[in-house]
Amino acid sequence: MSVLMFRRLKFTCIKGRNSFLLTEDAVMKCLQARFAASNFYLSIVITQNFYFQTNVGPILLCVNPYRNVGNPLTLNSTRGLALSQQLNKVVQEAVRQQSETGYPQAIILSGTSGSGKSHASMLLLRQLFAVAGGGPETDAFKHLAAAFTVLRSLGSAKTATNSESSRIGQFIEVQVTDGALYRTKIHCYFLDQTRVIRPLPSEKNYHIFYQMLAGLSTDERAKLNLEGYSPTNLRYLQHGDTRQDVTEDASRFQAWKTCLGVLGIPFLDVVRVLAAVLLLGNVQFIDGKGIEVDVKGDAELNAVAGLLGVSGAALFRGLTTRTHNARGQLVKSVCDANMSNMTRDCLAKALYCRTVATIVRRANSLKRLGSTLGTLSSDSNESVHNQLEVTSQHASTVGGTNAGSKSMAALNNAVRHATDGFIGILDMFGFEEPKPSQLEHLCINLCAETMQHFYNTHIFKSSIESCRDEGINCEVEVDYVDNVPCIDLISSLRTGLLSMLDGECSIRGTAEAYVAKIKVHHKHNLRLFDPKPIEPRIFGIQHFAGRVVYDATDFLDTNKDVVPDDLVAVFYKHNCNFGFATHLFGSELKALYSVENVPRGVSFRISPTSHADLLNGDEPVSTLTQDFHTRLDNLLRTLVHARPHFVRCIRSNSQEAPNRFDRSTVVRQVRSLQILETVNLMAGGYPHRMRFKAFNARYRLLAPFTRLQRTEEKVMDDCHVILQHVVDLISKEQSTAVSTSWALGKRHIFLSEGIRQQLEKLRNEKRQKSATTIQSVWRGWKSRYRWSILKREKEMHITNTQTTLSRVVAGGVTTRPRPQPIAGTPPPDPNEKCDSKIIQQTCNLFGLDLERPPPVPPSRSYTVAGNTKLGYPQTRVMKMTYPEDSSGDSTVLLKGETVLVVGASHRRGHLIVEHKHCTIHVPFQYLELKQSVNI
Ligand SMILES: Nc1ncnc2c1ncn2[C@@H]1O[C@H](COP(=O)(O)OP(=O)(O)OP(=O)(O)O)[C@@H](O)[C@H]1O
Repeated sequence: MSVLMFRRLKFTCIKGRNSFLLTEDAVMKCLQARFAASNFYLSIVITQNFYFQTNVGPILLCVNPYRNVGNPLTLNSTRGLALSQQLNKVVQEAVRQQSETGYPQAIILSGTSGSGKSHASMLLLRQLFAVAGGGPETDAFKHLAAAFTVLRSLGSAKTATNSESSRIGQFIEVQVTDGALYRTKIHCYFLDQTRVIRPLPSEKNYHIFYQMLAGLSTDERAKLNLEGYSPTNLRYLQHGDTRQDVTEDASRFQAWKTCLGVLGIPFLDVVRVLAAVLLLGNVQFIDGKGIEVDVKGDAELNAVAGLLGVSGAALFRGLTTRTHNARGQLVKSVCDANMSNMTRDCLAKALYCRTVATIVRRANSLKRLGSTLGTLSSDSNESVHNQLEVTSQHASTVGGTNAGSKSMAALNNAVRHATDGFIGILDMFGFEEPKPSQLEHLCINLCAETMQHFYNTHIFKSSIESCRDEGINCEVEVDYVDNVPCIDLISSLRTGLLSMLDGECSIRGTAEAYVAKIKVHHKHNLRLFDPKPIEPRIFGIQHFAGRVVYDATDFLDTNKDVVPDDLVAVFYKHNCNFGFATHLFGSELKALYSVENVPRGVSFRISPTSHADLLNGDEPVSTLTQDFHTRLDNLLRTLVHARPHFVRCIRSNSQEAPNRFDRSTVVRQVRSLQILETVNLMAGGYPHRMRFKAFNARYRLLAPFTRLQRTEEKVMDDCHVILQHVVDLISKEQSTAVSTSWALGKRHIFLSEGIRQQLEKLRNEKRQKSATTIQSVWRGWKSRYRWSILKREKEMHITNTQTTLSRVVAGGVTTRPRPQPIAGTPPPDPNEKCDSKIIQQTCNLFGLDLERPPPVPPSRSYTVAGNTKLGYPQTRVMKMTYPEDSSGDSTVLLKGETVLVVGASHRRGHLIVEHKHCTIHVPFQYLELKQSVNI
């Protein structure tokens, strides 16, 4: 019986007041209704009648309507698409939490292959750039978009369930500091190399490969010696593309070429390697009459050699001979056709994986945002966590002394802290069940299981366990399926399927022996089953999302993932004139040539993930599955330190048909994603918990100020007061059937999703209201203040006018106040020297003579009183005696004397007075107009 055979959950909830029967059917009806209404992004909100509005608290459901099938899914290709409000909300929330708490955030997309994870992740990333990264016109966005275009082209393939399935898992780490994007980094998980280079007849695979030769200019073709080849000749690419596909591919190819340029990666280098990979597919070794194997596709082999910058003979030798170390004696042997063909495939895989890894490293090493820190490392294959461990290991060996390593550790901690504030978007492999499944699919499904376990732990397990630990009695028991047994079966330390596979590889065993051993060892494990008819290399696993049958025929070779040193040595710089090819095997060549005797029967990993994969004796330290497992572990450690935001993706049908809601396909995913259980937990359990202090800090604004004690000791009482007040408020406003329950534990306060949503809603309302009040008070005050000034100015103006008028009427003259100097204008700097040349030029321009000062402007022939011009002569009265300190012989004008003003004096502020046949220059303020004005 399927573990996932579903039950109709009887759902009794909410403080015993109501009881509901929430069935899978209700969930399905809701999803279908919303799908029909084109609501593909759904956030489960628990509502009164329990027709949930698909908003599982902090969890978002996305249903893929397949309206965009075959989209290359790059940041640029999603540019024209409207962003859904719900996805936007996820990003806003992550950015908000990150900037408020500084805590890393992880948006985790999960769902089966084809459910739309990559599509949603591109939309999320675009939105993240819009919110915190300055939008799509920034350099950072353009670089990231270019990296995605290049990587998607190289790392997506048509599978049974998705015509553009991602074969590279991605964790996109966006460093955000103070709400602004700081730098981005892509961590890639590249697994399915076998699929990438295998011929897949009639599948639209690797359009880049297909178009590569067609897209080259005549010059480029000639340079690469490829004139004789057409894409249709290539065995790896024999598939039934339509004309439209080809046209579309051509434009994609051009975009790809441009993007390589944006990343600063030499296009021809990459094309040479990829063309070599393609042509290798047309090389076949067959057993001949002599000792050596024969080649079918001699010309292709030579073309590959030419592309890789090595001689045809050297490449042939590298592919068809092996060196063995027999107790210290080096022995050379000739491979048979089978082994030569395997080595050929190893070379194709190695070239392909290493090129992709180089591109990722290059994309990550760009200092996009003018960072002063630069990038921590360019190794794309390390997880965030591992990265820092690597740094610290390095630091401790370099530091030497204890103190030194301590200070380096402190530095590492500081760096770690500085890089802590990331927002990650995780788009890993979705569950797959191709027939038959290979080792890569076992890894992919282990990854899907691990993500499911992370979700289970975070949503169900931690909530249930913390309730138990703190003595909280929860009325709703959520019955979720724990997938730990399946993860244990695959990856437990000694007896897991992967460990046993490593064991089998180390003793150079066989697939049959391996399958027999696992069947014996896990005889009683219900997760491991024997598919009918029973075959010696076939076994089956009951995964959380379905049963998968695995064929172990290639398990051992795939797991070893090795390439012989005979082949690697071909690319040594003395034998190879193509630097990029030498660079691809750089660390291996360095290790190989550090000792004499090359080749000497050692092997290297085809797709190394770190430099630790170098030699240990004559074999690589790790295997493909060990590596994958370690990296998955590191990824989990990174995620555990982050605040997760879950986006659960569902495909609407399995034929990629637009707008078709296939109930059976959807229901299977609803079960495996445990959506019903999640809704139940959100509705009736306590899925959220907060420390008392944190709760108080966030929500105390909701309770009346005077009722709170605000002390450390009374923090629990305050929580109680706040919640009681909120519950009273809610019940007054509406009679709700939704659970608004909460409970006080020992260290935490436990909240149902209902009360959390209410608390958040009220908090938002309150803050909104407070903001409005603050704004209105401020605006009111400002207006009143301005009004009082305006009023005073108006009154002054009226008074001034009245005074002037009354003075004019009374025959007096008002003086205008002198204009005040403009505040803040600095006085001229006495030391400031003018450039004499500029002065001369300016004088010439205006026709001025520097030697002769300009004439004094003619004095005005009138004075102004009020608005009236008064011409000369004027009869004025002396206000004061002038000059006040007369020496006796000069003419003195006495106060009250009437005098005749004949004009303005050339002396500033003086008038010319004629009195008793004398002309006297009298300051303006000593004179007052007489009532009878001369005009
Ligand atoms: N919301 C959507 N609207 C329109 N089309 C979509 C949507 N989501 C996904 N698609 C389309 O559905 C197809 C599958 O989506 P996608 O490749 O994102 O799935 P996936 O879950 O990432 O699959 P895999 O795990 O195999 O990589 C793509 O062609 C994509 O363009």
